[in-house]
Amino acid sequence: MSDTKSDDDKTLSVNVKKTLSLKPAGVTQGTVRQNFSHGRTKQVVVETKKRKFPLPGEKPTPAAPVLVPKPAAPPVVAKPVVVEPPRPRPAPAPERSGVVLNELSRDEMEARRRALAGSQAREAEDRQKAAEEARRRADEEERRKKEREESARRQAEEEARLKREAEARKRAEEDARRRAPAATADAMVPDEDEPVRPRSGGGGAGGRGAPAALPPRRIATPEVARPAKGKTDEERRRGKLTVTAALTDGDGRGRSLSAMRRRQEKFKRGMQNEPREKISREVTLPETITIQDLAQRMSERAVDVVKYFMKQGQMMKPGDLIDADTAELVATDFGHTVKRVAESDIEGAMFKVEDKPENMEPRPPVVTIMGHVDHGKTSLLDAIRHAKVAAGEAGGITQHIGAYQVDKDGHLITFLDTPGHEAFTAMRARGAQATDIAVLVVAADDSVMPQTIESINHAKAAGVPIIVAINKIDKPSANAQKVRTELLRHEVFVESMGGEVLDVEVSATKGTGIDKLLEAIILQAEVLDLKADPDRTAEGVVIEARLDKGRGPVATVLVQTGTLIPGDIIVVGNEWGRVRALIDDQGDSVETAGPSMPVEVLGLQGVPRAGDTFGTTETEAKAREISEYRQRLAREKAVAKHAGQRGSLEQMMSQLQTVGVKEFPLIIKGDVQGSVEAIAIALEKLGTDEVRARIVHSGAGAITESDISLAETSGAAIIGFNVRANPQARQAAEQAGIEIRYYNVIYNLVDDVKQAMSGLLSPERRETFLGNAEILEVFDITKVGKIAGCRVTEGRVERGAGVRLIRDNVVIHEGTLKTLKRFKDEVSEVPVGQECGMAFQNYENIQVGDIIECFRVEMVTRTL
Ligand SMILES: Nc1nc2c(ncn2[C@@H]2O[C@H](COP(=O)(O)OP(=O)(O)OP(=O)(O)O)[C@@H](O)[C@H]2O)c(=O)[nH]1
Repeated sequence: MSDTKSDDDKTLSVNVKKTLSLKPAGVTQGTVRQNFSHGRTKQVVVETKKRKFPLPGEKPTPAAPVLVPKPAAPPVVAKPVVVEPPRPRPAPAPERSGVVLNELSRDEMEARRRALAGSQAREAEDRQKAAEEARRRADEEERRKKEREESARRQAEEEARLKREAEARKRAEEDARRRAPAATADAMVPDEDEPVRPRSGGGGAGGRGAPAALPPRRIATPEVARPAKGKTDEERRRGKLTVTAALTDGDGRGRSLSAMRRRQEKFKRGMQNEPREKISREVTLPETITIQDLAQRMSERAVDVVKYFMKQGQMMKPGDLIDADTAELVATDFGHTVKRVAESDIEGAMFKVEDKPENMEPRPPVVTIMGHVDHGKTSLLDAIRHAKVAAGEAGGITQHIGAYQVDKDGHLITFLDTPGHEAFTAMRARGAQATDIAVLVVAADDSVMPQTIESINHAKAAGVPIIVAINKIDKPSANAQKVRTELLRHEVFVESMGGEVLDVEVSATKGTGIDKLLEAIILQAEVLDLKADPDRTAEGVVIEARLDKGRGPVATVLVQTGTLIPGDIIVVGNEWGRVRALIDDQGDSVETAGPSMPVEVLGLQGVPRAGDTFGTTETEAKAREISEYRQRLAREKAVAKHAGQRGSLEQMMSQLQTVGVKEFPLIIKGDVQGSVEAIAIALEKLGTDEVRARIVHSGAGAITESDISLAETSGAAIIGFNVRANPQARQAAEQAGIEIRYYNVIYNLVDDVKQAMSGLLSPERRETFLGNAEILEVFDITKVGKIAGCRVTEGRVERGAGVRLIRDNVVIHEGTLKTLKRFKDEVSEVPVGQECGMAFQNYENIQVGDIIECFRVEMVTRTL
């Protein structure tokens, strides 16, 4: 659109295109060319009247047609000023066409006023935009300048770094040349060494040798140089878009800048870290530690520790366990000091509580009843307690240790009922350790038996005095004297034989002699002068432990010193717990358990093992710490033991020897820890050089899904002793096709396993001698080969049997017969004294005078 305006505002002008009119003062006239589509244009006359705007109180002049105040608009904002004016022009009524009147209609005036206001607002807006644009450009310019400077600085830095790196490398090479023979170990791990090498030589490079650690290819990173290089300011101003610009402009610019900053910071960090002084630390070392853990404690890289071992000629992995001595060597060589911790350090003063002499009080004796199977231990205890314990037991065997207290004329006696089966040897030994007096039950009709001797040895080893109870004295075949004499042979000298060992003749079933036995126990206890301090924290031993469905882990403990009360925090073996309740042997809840008292303890976090000792701690945190430490120790010991087995050649040899051994993997779950241990021992005894039971896992409690999955992976059979599988485990076992066998009598269990294991034994090769034949003549027959003409000198020879060729009493061949003929006929057997023709399968080196031994081989299935 074009815009033409007359120069003179006040003159009367005539124009062909314009109308003739008198122009009032203050009115300017001009023409405006309107463009239409298809190139058509039209000129319109535009009049502008300067108008006086009324002040707020003034009455506005109606006849003031104003169109444009003709502002000195900046060149860039030419567009909106004239858009509006043509609009009112075409609008006037036809009778006014071409004439501009002084008096404009109200509508026209209104329209013009609006147009004016609009254009003013736009003008202001445009001015603001222009100012903003100018500011933005200035900022842009400033930023680019900074970028250029930064880029130049970085380039300088890079060059300097390159130079330093070259120097460092040169130095390192010189070093390497100098130390060439010692560099073998480094050469084994070249990748790891790469960044390390400049570190050693970088200290002298003006103190800023750090970036040398970067590989050279990273130096000329294009993203740094790009923004400054490819674009001039001129291009930018023109908005020319190049690929480089597109990559780096806009958001990309911001990213590259921050990336640059990050890199810079990284470099700075590197500079600070590289020449850092090595810090010597005090490394706390437990009995065993993994390489990873050791590296962490030394603040070294695990790979460096592995390298250290490599240099020593040992291939190790970060996860490998090493013992404290090795760890100490490593730590010292790495320049650290070492602090060894022992279990006692962690456990602190838990078991160091001393008994106070002034508090010592007499305590009941703890008695263990020992003896051979079926000599009447349970019956005797039953008689003592007047309770029928033996009758209720499955299979009539005592399955686990029970503990009871009896009162004899105001004297308490604690009995540990140790089972008599040979499988319980270990438990019995443990029982003896917690025991003050051992009652050795010997059946008068059976006298001294193997387990009687074993019991004597255990009691002697534990330094426990023995009282002999000669049982079943009611039986007609009873011979008490024989028992006494036989005991002499095992160095048990009873009183009547001139010794000091008390002996009492009893009958458990008839109840005779029981009182005398109890009196003997009290007498013995007096001699022993048993005392304990009840006014201190409790310590004791676990007699048995199990997982009770309703009550959780339950441990029967024997308090040996101090007094245990509910609320005590105890550590039991690897487990800990706060005593929730104490239950005595009658099943009653008790408030205290003093010395020599057996109680069931509820509130433990896990099931301890029979024989574990317990002690009291002040806080739960301490108890937890000790328990966690013990558990970790147990785990590490197990792993270290395993790792050790791999290590030495000797062990490897023995492993090789055992490769031929067939194993019968088993998972055993029992109602109480004691039974499980007993079963494990019984099964271990079944093992031979060829086949043995391997107990993959054992424990007290129900058979669970985890047992099934373990059985699946290890191929083990599952045995439940007085426990059942939970429904989930049953389902899992069905799906996996794993058989679970349940037992409540140990004998049956052991028998079954024995049979199953027998199946694994390779059948025995049994050879039967049949007879001998002597070669009298050798015939060489074409197409057939050599035939031996023999006479059977002993027994008989059979076709299909095994044969050995013996020359001068030396077996020179063993094989089978090809033919056995008598007068051209194939026969199955030739008896002694007769002659026959024999030929060997694939063997012809036969001579006159050789002996042919004939034998039969049978494969016999073996049993354990
Ligand atoms: N006649 C007679 N029989 C007895 C006497 N004491 C025990 N018996 C019997 O001997 C058998 C074994 O008795 P237990 O008390 O179960 O023997 P145990 O030594 O506890 O046996 P295990 O628990 O298997 O070690 C039972 O049949 C008893 O009835 C006794 O004094 N006289």
